[in-house]
Amino acid sequence: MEPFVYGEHVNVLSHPSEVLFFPDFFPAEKSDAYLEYLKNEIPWKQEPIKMFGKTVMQPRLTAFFGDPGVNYSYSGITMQSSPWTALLKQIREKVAEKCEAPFNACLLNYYRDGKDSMGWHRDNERELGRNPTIASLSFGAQRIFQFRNYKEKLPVISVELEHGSLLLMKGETQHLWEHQLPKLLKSNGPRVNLTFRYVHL
Ligand SMILES: O=C(O)CCC(=O)C(=O)O
Ligand SMILES: [Fe+2]
Repeated sequence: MEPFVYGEHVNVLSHPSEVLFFPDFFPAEKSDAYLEYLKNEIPWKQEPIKMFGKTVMQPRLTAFFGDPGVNYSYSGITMQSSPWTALLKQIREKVAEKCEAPFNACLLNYYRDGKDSMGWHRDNERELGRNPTIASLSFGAQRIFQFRNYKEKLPVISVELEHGSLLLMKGETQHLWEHQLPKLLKSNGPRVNLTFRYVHL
């Protein structure tokens, strides 16, 4: 399945799943400034998660921001939201406008180098609702992001997430496909990812 290019975006998965990729969502200069801010100003933490009954440290750093009272539970941990910073609020506005969807939370991931990763999963927690719209921004080192059919485990579809890009997942994507950010053999620089979500309270 070849991704289909539609002017400013690439159609990565089609109906009933819907994944759109906007490679140049933010201009390079803005993305550089955002990356510096995010690396230095976010209180990054390495959190433990439960995997197959065992507690292990996540192979990346995380943070969670959101509207008052919004919490997010996944893989056996609950993240309490910190209040939006001015810059995160500004980014949220821009993303919400493009996606024509509201977001009340943002999970941030910091991949220190190519050895940090996120394994196959779906963002299908009950509090995200049935067909969640999830908007994912990338800043810093380019990384491969992959989808595979949840039941068949095939085909695997890869997208290169570049500095300043936006990946939008909606429709039935989280039912039919899982996604991951694999480790790289060659070490590269740090990458920050912001995933905007709507958490139902
Ligand atoms: O870093 C990425 O691009 C993936 C993040 C992700 O899938 C998630 O936070 O659920
Ligand atoms: Fe995810």
